[in-house]
Amino acid sequence: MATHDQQLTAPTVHIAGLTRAFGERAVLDGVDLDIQPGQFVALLGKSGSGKSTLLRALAGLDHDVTGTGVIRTPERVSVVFQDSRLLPWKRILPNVVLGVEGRADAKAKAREALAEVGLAGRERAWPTELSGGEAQRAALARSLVREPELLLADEPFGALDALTRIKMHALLRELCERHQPAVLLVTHDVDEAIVLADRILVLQDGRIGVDITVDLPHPRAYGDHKLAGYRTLLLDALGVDAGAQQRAS
Ligand SMILES: Nc1ncnc2c1ncn2[C@@H]1O[C@H](COP(=O)(O)OP(=O)(O)OP(=O)(O)O)[C@@H](O)[C@H]1O
Repeated sequence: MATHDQQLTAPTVHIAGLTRAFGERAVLDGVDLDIQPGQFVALLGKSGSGKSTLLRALAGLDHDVTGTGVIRTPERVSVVFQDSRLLPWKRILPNVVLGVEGRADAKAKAREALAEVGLAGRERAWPTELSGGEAQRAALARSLVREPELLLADEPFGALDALTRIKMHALLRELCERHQPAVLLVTHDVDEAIVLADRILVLQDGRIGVDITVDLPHPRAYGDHKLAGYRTLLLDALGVDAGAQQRAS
């Protein structure tokens, strides 16, 4: 039987020997990964390396793929995508209520969540009346209102302009520090990963090829020179020539 200590430190996510293939094409080829409670993990990898495939496996949304391996996830998991996936026929409040449907205090919780993401007063708006950034705020409210133990985010800021993205980074960090879910953030943006995550993984040849801890206090500023070493390491792992990038910018 597990001791109390072992139960306290049980990982939120446990993946062992995970494989996934589309037809003949192997995408994940033996992924092993534990994510601890409250840990903020970013997942990088070249385009097509299998980041979304891994996230969908954790979300249980991978019906069109074959594979083997062990996946253990907690009971309460929320997922956010690049588009908000708000239901266009519902106003914002009922969209957020969907995250806690059936609870007696669902409406009150949804109002609270909207206030937390800066959308107090917009409860009766239709999704089409929101900007891209506001819609993603509503999506975050819908996913966090149920107090997930695990938040899976697939390029949630990929469609936003640079300034809105930076504001959303600060909001996501603040929300995660308050609610403490474990997070797996799929991103192609190295700086986003370094600014937000406690730990960064790079998917290479179907496995976790790089697994580093980002040992810097929050909040982290994009221009901070302490980020440079991490950036060089990660760009190198992604096969990008950091020097050429700097010369071009
Ligand atoms: N439904 C599918 N049917 C067939 N092949 C698929 C399917 N979904 C993904 N793939 C293939 O699996 C590989 C991994 O895709 P995935 O979307 O996981 O990569 P990714 O790392 O998230 O890429 P990107 O950064 O471009 O979003 C790609 O070659 C892709 O074409």
